[in-house]
Amino acid sequence: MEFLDLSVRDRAQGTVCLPGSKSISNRILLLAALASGDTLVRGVLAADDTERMLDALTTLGVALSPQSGTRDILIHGVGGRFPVRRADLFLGNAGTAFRPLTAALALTGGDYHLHGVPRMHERPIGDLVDALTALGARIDYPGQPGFPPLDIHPVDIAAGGTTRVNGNVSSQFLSALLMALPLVGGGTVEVIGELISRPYVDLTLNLIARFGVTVVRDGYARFTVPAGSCYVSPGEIHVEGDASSASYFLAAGAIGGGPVRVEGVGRDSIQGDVHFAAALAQMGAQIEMGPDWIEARAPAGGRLRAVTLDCNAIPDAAMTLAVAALFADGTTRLEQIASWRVKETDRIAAMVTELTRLGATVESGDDFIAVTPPAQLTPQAAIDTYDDHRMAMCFSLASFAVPVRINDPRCVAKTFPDYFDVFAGLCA
Ligand SMILES: O=C(O)C1=C[C@@H](OP(=O)(O)O)[C@@H](O)[C@H](O)C1
Ligand SMILES: C=C(OP(=O)(O)O)C(=O)O
Repeated sequence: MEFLDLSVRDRAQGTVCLPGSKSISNRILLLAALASGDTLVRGVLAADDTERMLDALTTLGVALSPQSGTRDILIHGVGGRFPVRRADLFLGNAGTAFRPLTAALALTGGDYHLHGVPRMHERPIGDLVDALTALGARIDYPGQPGFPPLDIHPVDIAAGGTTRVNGNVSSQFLSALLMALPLVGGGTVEVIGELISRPYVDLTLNLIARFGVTVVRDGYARFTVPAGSCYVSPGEIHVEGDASSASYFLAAGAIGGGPVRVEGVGRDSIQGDVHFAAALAQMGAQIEMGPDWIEARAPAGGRLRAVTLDCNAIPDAAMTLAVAALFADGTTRLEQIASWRVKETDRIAAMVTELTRLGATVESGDDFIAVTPPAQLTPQAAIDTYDDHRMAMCFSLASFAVPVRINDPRCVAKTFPDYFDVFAGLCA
């Protein structure tokens, strides 16, 4: 297996220009493709998850013109329906491609086969399929019921339908329904139970609005896309830097002295993971923020302190806190993270195994993890990454204490292909 050895670093300082947000890129690419008119999307993330979305849109007949020498793409919107009515789409392990495309294709008619990597076929999608079926969609499971792959069949959906969706497995199901409803002229979604990962639904609503659709809502319980809604290009739209990717560098600043500045997200960000900075501040880090930048330094007293935090709203950046906990005095307890179990890997199990390998004492349950650092981290540990980009990225932080080996480092390609180069540049 390929691996990357990181030697010990005693300092982190510098500025990082963040890659584009995965969540914003894939939403905008889909909305721009479905809108009427052309959209110039600026600063699109170049990574596996966005490649899967771009490949799928191309296969579905959307014309895309990458602007040479930039990360900008001109998208020629199809005005509500994909021209290609029969297709086989490989969507890798990109939840932000798989879930929204399932909803858009199931409601607009056509024969489509959607599949991904083996792990994608273990990630649940039954709640979304049930919600779409209630609206009149016809979707089969050629493999395991409730999981990809999916076969979508053509149907005619009446406008104005109402459906219900579970909120406690993934917010992406609700986001997918909200993005697809304007394609059938509107409708209503009711959320069953507590909705997790809420800032991602806010992100969806914000971006839908940029394409001309205003959703009427009752908190996080009921959402109505008004009759007659349809997507219209805003002309040009910019993708913010990725707030989840920012977390590794901010943590590096908090652990390795700093200052480390990330550019591309800040006070004006529409991403929930920007609140990772507040969590780091609770651990004692010194944080400064501008409209589109954040800077982190170590605590005035040197060491971070342990915290107990509800991480429901920042599920991705919370992984960074689990590793930052190795540098905090006391036991850090991260709660409300049950969704970790159905992401790129079972992230609770993976965290327990790998933090333990570094000498930490780790306790876990269905929806929490508690990390107590050892007096000295175990040097030369080889960290398994489980084909999970975030495992690879957050364990790079252990190198602020000991040399560490990251197995299969290329898994970062999902959202941040040159992560380790940027990390090395920062710490040099
Ligand atoms: O909608 C989105 O862009 C995302 C929602 C979150 O997933 P869940 O809603 O499954 O927690 C997050 O973990 C994922 O990386 C991106
Ligand atoms: C959970 C993640 O990805 P996905 O969009 O595939 O759900 C993630 O990036 O941490």
